[in-house]
Amino acid sequence: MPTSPDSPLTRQKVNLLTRELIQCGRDFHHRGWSLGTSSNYSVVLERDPLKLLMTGSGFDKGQLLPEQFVIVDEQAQLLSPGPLKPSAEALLHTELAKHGAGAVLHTHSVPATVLSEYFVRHGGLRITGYEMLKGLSGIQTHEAEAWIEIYPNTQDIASLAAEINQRLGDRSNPLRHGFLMAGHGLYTWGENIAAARRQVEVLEFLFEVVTQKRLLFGSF
Ligand SMILES: CSC[C@@H](O)[C@@H](O)C(=O)COP(=O)(O)O
Ligand SMILES: [Zn+2]
Repeated sequence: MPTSPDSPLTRQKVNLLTRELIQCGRDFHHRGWSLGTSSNYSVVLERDPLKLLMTGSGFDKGQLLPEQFVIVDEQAQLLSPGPLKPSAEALLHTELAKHGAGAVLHTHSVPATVLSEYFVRHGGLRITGYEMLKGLSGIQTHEAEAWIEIYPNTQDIASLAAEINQRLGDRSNPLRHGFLMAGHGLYTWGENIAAARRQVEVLEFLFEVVTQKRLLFGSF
């Protein structure tokens, strides 16, 4: 279990949050959303200064162990001792946490991969008319429209993090709900792990509905 020597964090808090993220990995693996080493998860441990508990890079998310987590600062620099590297996409987590997310979850489902590959040409995916939309934070009616932005999968995480920072700070039309990386997967977040899990479950449900609709009716 990683702990920072100068941190007032209690081992108990780290243990509890680690267990919750391990359970996310098991559940998401079971659902086919976090197969193999895909996905990464984080939760805010402290706000000031920012400290995140995060999955280390390259581990099987269906079988995470407590010693496969790291603690990073707001620049995604490692605070915990040991040889582990933070997730390759750690800067996306820190950017989202700086804008208020309490937990960030990234998944790699088949529908998210296929839809994001197709809809990246439109810059995003518009979803409306489904009751399940009300499961997303801040949505009260099925008639609401969720716009899930899609970014090319450039592998340049620092540039994407800067773009996400700009979109989250856009006062007139901020990024909401989550975003997709084309041919890659979903990033979403919530005030805590439970809230972020709900976002994953609702969005992954909606992605499946949209792909099934295409298969059955030949249209999105
Ligand atoms: C199948 S690995 C995919 C990775 O490149 C990445 O996208 C991912 O989700 C996991 O990377 P990680 O560095 O383990 O956090
Ligand atoms: Zn990924």
